[in-house]
Amino acid sequence: MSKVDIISGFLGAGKTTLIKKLLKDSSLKDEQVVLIENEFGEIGIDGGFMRDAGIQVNELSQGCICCSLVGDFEKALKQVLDTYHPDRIIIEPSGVGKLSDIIAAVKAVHSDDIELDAFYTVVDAKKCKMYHKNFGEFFNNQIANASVVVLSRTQDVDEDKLATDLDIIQELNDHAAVVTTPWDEISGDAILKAAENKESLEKALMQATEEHEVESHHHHHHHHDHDHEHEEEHEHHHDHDHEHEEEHEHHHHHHHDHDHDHSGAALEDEGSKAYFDEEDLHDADEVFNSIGIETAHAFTKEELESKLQTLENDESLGHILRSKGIVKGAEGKWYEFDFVAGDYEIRETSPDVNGRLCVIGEHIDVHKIYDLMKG
Ligand SMILES: Nc1nc2c(ncn2[C@@H]2O[C@H](COP(=O)(O)OP(=O)(O)OP(=O)(O)O)[C@@H](O)[C@H]2O)c(=O)[nH]1
Repeated sequence: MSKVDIISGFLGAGKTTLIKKLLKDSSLKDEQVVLIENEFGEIGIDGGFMRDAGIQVNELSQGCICCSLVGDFEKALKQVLDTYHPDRIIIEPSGVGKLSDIIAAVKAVHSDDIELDAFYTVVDAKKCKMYHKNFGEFFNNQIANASVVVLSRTQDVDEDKLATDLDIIQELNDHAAVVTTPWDEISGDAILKAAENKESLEKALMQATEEHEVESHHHHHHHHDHDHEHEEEHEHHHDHDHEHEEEHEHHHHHHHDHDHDHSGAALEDEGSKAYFDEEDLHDADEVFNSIGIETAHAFTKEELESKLQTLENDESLGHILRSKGIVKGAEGKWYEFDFVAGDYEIRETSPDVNGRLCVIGEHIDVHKIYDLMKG
């Protein structure tokens, strides 16, 4: 019997960081764990990091496990069960997957070999209010269907902001346990314990089933109306006003039915290559799109920093929500970087087989982003 946990959360919320913490710093370190990962970007970035930690990683890309990849997902889950008989399977959906649909996809596998254990949703304490306003249903669905909500970066917010976050969470979900302690201050076991509440799991299961049924009826049209306001949340780099006020009604939906071959369009230059989904770009109603870039360029740290600042400040590139990658640095170094809606971090790392990165956002200009990021 394998336990199955789902660890969801919006783009850059801290899903991978939480999984790493649990694998290192809780009883999970003594279990055989397999990770099934579904990244929204075209190029898998996290898989490599996780494999370094000795974990079996099964990456599903080029689609979304809550719709076009449902069949692949079922196959992947069965294959993982047959091949490894692991103690635990952790599913990390893409940041824009709907948790209720992922839960339904796991339930649809109908295997006696699995036991649903917990549905985590990681919520960035700094961005909770802004994402709740801007991305309505994508964000809310993850919270509403969780059996446990784990707030990340709570060390970076004051009490008032934390209280506002808790109000938002509790209004969407009154049964989930909520973890608010900064992760450096608690053990992974304390987080597992908070997730152990079977009653909240049952309520979450019921909720997800209801939502999924309603959703299926509407055939995956994820519309939501809201005014699109961006709070200024970042402490550094700039003070340009990033407010997107929109007079007209804003209809969004994540293009969730991509059954086509996702290899999409490609751009190519000497030493670099880009992948993106051409169809996404033609759909004006699209919310999120992404580009994956492979590049052999050696970046200096300053150069990388300046490019990440441009990603944030140059509005003609679109609204960038997430970027991450691993690239060659000057002088034989390698850098790994993370960009989450304006906050970025660059770390030195060990060499990899190639330099690659992805950029995800709303209505992004992939050609301009390619020119900027390829080096
Ligand atoms: N200080 C701090 N940093 C965090 C915390 N959670 C996440 N981060 C940082 O935020 C960045 C993104 O974290 P990830 O764990 O990669 O987020 P993710 O949800 O897996 O991202 P995607 O899968 O790309 O959507 C990384 O730089 C992390 O180090 C936290 O609680 N505290």
